[in-house]
Amino acid sequence: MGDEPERSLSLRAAARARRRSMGQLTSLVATSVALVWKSGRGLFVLLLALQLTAALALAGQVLAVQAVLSAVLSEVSVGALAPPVLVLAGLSALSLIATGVQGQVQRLLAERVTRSMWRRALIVATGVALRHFETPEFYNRLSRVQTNALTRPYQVTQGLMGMAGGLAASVAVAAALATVSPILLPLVVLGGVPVLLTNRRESRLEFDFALEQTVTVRWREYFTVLQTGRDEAKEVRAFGLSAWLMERFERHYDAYQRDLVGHVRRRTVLTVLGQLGAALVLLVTLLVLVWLIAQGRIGVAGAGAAIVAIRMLATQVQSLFKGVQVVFESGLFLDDLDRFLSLGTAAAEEDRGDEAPSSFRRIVAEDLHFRYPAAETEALRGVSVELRAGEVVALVGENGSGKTTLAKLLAGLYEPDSGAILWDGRDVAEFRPSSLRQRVSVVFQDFVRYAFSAGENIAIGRADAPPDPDRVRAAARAAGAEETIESLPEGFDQLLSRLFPGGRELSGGQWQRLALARSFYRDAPLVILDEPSASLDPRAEHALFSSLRDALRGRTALFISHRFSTVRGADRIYVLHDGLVAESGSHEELMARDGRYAELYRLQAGAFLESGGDRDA
Ligand SMILES: Nc1ncnc2c1ncn2[C@@H]1O[C@H](COP(=O)(O)OP(=O)(O)OP(=O)(O)O)[C@@H](O)[C@H]1O
Repeated sequence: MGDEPERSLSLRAAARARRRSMGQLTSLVATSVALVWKSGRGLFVLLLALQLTAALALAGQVLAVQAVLSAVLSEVSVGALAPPVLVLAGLSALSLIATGVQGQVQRLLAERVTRSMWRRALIVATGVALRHFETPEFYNRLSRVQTNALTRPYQVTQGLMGMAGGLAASVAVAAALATVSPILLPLVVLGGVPVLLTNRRESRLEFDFALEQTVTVRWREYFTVLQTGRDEAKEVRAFGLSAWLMERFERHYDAYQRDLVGHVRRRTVLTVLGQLGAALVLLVTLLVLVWLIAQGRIGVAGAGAAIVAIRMLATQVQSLFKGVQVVFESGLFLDDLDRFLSLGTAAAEEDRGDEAPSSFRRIVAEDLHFRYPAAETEALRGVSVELRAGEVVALVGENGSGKTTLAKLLAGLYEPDSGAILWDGRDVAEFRPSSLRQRVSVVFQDFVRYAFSAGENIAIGRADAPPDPDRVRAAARAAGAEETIESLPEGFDQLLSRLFPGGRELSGGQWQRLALARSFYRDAPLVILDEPSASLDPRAEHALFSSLRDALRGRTALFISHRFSTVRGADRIYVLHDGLVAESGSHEELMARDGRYAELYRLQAGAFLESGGDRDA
């Protein structure tokens, strides 16, 4: 499955990440606090107030216990016992209520933090250069971010609150304990240290485990998508893939669970060690307390209150250190997220340059070379083409000859490794990439079928402007989609998807017309159509190409097609072969040349003739 190099890369990255993370923890904690604060100031303050209330109520309970015990021991009347008992009950209720409300407030705050994290991650995911989507490393990070952007900010919130609450309660209870017996204080605080040490180690184990498992988890997720996806459902049934896919799914899950057992075992050992250490210190503290009682240095009431305080403090100190652990652990993941988000910053920095002009007279691509990231060979090995304003130019060639790659370069989605694309003599590298992409309208072979209304499916061709219903209709007409849309129960407002209630589905060809309408609506001077008629019936295809120049209204079109009957009408045809332009010219010129084009043309025409089809072709 090719996991091994990937795995060792992740491990090396993990080691690097760990070194960086240790140094950056403080700043990550500061970032987390700022994030939570920005996401919901009111809720943040409310939470802190609740923590403080709970902490003070706890400390009050220590003093109340002492008062109750003193009252009991001095054998006062039942009436005199009532006030401290009532205070104790009231404080206990107050701390429980404050803790209970905290849980709900935390949930609201965590959701806000999650939302703002998602927002940032999605901006990056839609903004980074397309080349990132060619590498597994990018998907690994994206996968971790998707998982952790959802859970970690919540945990940071909890961790911070745990720390704040633990700290406030520890200080308050410690102050109360100090009034009873100051000697015990350092011992109780010492009790938290073993847990602090083991917690830090556990955090690192958790992060390393997540890093190591990324690829396994992604494989597992891929198999769930195959088994639950709507598009895949047909083939899964038609080929009877259910058992086969399940077996693969189980295999990845087995691997994960095997590793998880080892990981959980290591974490459990650490937890037990930490707790044993804490219990040992607690034992010493209690022995010291017994010694203090034996020495007569502390009264019975004071001893009772001290026992309550020691128990409370031990819990609070642990909660404080647990909070530190959660923030530390999340910090490692947030560091990961941080590096993902920095891709967005880099993308924003890359998007600089002059505005691309709104029209051109001539686009010339000169000697373009391009290799996909991680590919061994070049997809384009020195391609030169020319597009003049208002022309319809065709790209033909065998599968894998480089047509779509050339289209992607001309659309500004990738940059050539060498060579240049010139708009009226100016290298497009000078233009702001996003402004160049605005000047190009592309319909890909595998265009997206958006689960939006028919009108929105067209109008998002220019998502930066409010939709213009007249232009949407005109684009639909030009693409031959108007009639289909009109026949839908809700016309242009019809939701197109069976995924949501009230949606309708279209046929492949009908979807293709909608995608074409989207590209016409975009109103860019260059329109690139990658096999625009692959799903169209012969009548629709004929109608499209005979009205293409009208639909383009003076714009330039570059289209890719394997159907020579549509290609022959182009002003110029480029024949690509193995990443190079093998021939170019008009249909007549290429036929006269009797080269590769003529051969492919005759092959297709011959197939028709043999089957008694179009003799003119
Ligand atoms: N994302 C990618 N990563 C790596 N290599 C790729 C990628 N996409 C395409 N290639 C390779 O680049 C070469 C050109 O592919 P391209 O898609 O441009 O061909 P095409 O002429 O459009 O083919 P088709 O007629 O099948 O659509 C092929 O060898 C292909 O394997």
